[in-house]
Amino acid sequence: MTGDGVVSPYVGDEELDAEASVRPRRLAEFIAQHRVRDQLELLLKGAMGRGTPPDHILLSGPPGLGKTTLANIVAAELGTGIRTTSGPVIERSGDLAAILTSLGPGDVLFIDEIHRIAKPAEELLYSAMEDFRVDVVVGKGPGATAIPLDVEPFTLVGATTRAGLLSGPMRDRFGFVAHLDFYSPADLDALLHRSARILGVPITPEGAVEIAGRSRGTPRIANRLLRRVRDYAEVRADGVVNEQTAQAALAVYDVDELGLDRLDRAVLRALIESFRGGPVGLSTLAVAVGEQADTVEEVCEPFLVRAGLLARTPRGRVATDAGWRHLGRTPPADGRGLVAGQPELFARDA
Ligand SMILES: Nc1ncnc2c1ncn2[C@@H]1O[C@H](COP(=O)(O)OP(=O)(O)OP(=O)(O)O)[C@@H](O)[C@H]1O
Repeated sequence: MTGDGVVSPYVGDEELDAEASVRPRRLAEFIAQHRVRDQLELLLKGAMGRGTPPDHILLSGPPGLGKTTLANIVAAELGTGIRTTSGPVIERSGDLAAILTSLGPGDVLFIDEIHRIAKPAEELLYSAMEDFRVDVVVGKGPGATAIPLDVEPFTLVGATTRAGLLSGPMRDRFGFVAHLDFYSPADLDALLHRSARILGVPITPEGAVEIAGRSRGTPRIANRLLRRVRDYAEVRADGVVNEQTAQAALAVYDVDELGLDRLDRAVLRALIESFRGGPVGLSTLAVAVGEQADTVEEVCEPFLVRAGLLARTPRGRVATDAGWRHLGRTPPADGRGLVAGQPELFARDA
């Protein structure tokens, strides 16, 4: 489930190059996430001072917040090579053994979506992470033999959007665990000015504020919206990203002032207009907007919940007071329009 809208946090193949051009290469260029940055700096400098690879690093957090960027930064700061792979790609433990035994001394191995690695490969990874050796099993049944192979000391950087799905033994083998949070509008504002500078796009402070507020706390979305506004500014205006061009461009893409797109608003509207604010079950809501239930659940809901417009309760989805107001409606006085953060208000009656 990926979602392909202009405010999707997932990356499309066709935009990888566009992303690469603005991707920070060093820790000093990485905007915000100050706590994680400080911790990483200490970890890397300490290890470099001792001349040993740093502890294995686990980065968790929603898509588009900078996990891949940080993994590459770790290698750049250490001055080592990096091998990149992802959990779903490693189907057999032999695949992983081949990668591990080809690493150079001190290299970084980046495994994206590490929670999706197959179990046998995960077990092989344990001994590689702990002892820098792997046992490769040759043959089957009683005649099978394990051949121990040495692995150069390396640093594993694992990234996951679902830290809760990692097994305990796996998590315990990471000496450094960092969680990336959504970015504040002020952080995204700084990020947009940096990206605009790199892309050579003139941007006004008001233009950056306008885009930052609609970027759902996510750098990937901020950079994508900047590219869309740049197109608009170049084609229909004087090439400057300002308040007017940002508003007009994002109206073309149906991204409203909170960053909701057409589907997000359709879900909220159905909830309020067809089901009087809920509670309503996910599948009923999905049918009402003509979408798959998992698209509604995985693409729309997380942001609607985070924005305080929708709440999940044991009895179904409900619109909050803020949700009603966002659509220009007055929340019902009987408590039907749930106040964000107080689900118990709604639990009593529907
Ligand atoms: N702190 C940051 N400062 C500047 N740019 C950033 C920052 N974090 C992310 N970006 C930009 O956002 C884009 C997405 O980041 P990245 O690919 O690292 O996200 P991710 O968390 O690995 O997402 P996914 O798991 O979906 O790949 C990158 O192209 C990068 O330019």
